Amino acid sequence: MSPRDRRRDWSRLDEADVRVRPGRGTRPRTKRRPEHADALSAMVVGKDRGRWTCALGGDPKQLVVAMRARELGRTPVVIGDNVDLVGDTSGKPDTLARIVRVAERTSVLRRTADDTDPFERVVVANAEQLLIVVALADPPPRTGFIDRALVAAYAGGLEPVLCLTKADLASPDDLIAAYADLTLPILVTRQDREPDEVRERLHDRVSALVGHSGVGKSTLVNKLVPDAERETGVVSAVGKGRHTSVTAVALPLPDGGWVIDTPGIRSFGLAHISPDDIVAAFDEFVEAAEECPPGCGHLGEPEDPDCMLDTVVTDGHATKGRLESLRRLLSSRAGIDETQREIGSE
Ligand SMILES: Nc1nc2c(ncn2[C@@H]2O[C@H](COP(=O)(O)OP(=O)(O)OP(=O)(O)O)[C@@H](O)[C@H]2O)c(=O)[nH]1
Ligand SMILES: [Zn+2]
Repeated sequence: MSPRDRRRDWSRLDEADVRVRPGRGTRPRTKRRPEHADALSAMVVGKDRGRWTCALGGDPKQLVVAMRARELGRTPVVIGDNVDLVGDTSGKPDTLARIVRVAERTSVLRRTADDTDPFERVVVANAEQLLIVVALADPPPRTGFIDRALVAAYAGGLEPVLCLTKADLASPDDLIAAYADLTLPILVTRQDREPDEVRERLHDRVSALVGHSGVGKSTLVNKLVPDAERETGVVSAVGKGRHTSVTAVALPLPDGGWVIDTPGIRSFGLAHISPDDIVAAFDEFVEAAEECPPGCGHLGEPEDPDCMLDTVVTDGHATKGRLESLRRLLSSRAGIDETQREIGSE
């Protein structure tokens, strides 16, 4: 079963899928505690000041508000997490359930540390796709942002999808050409057309959306989720100060699936990603990378002159463009310190 199938199949969420992380100084509890035998599975769709909104069985109509059970220790609970709930799961006003378990994640999207929080944190769990929303103009596209988002997606286990907005203002051809070798889906949208291709892509799946302020993300989300009422046309959240923490929220698509809007992500947590984590998303290079010298960054000359990835191209198993694209992503990770500074000063 693929992780995607397994996660969709709520009834199979048994002990083997559940990892209970040990809190500080406690031993991992691997046995299902009998008093929680009646726990219900739910997906976390919202988070606000110590309260988590959860959709029972992934059903957007069965919402329950929950708090963390003490036994959860410090295990973080984020949007997209699959949790087990006990207590009052009726979902009636003023009732509160308790989250007693968090299932092992099939994917993670991290944001970088910032002034308000010195740690990289997972902000979205279990999303199948990352929709990277970039405007073709106003604001102009920045490949640095796209590349870092791609690295975060590949390393976090999300399938990246590039969504180019405002096609009425500029042609998408250059960007499509620049990313052709990555063979990722590229969708082009404009405000005066229905985003049918995007709808099709997101149908029945859990997708996280990222994008800089002003790219038209809210405009898109409002079309996809008519009840979402995401605020549009706001120049930027920066005006409210960098200390406004805006958390992610999962919105149900009318025909099934969820979009997770992530206003809080300004840049991606790439600090703990290794070159091999990125190469792992490029099947045809994985074997050759195992032959590389220890600690190889896979960048080729001059940084990694003994890198074996070039042999995949000379043997005809990958195109030169494909390797160049992979290496551009690898170097975007390598330059992380500088790019963080660039983003932080925006
Ligand atoms: N020309 C053109 N303008 C668009 C398009 N999509 C959105 N806009 C405009 O771009 C501006 C920003 O759109 P939003 O949807 O608010 O952008 P956002 O990415 O959600 O930005 P924040 O709200 O700051 O997070 C608004 O004035 C929109 O009307 C498009 O396809 N073409
Ligand atoms: Zn190498």
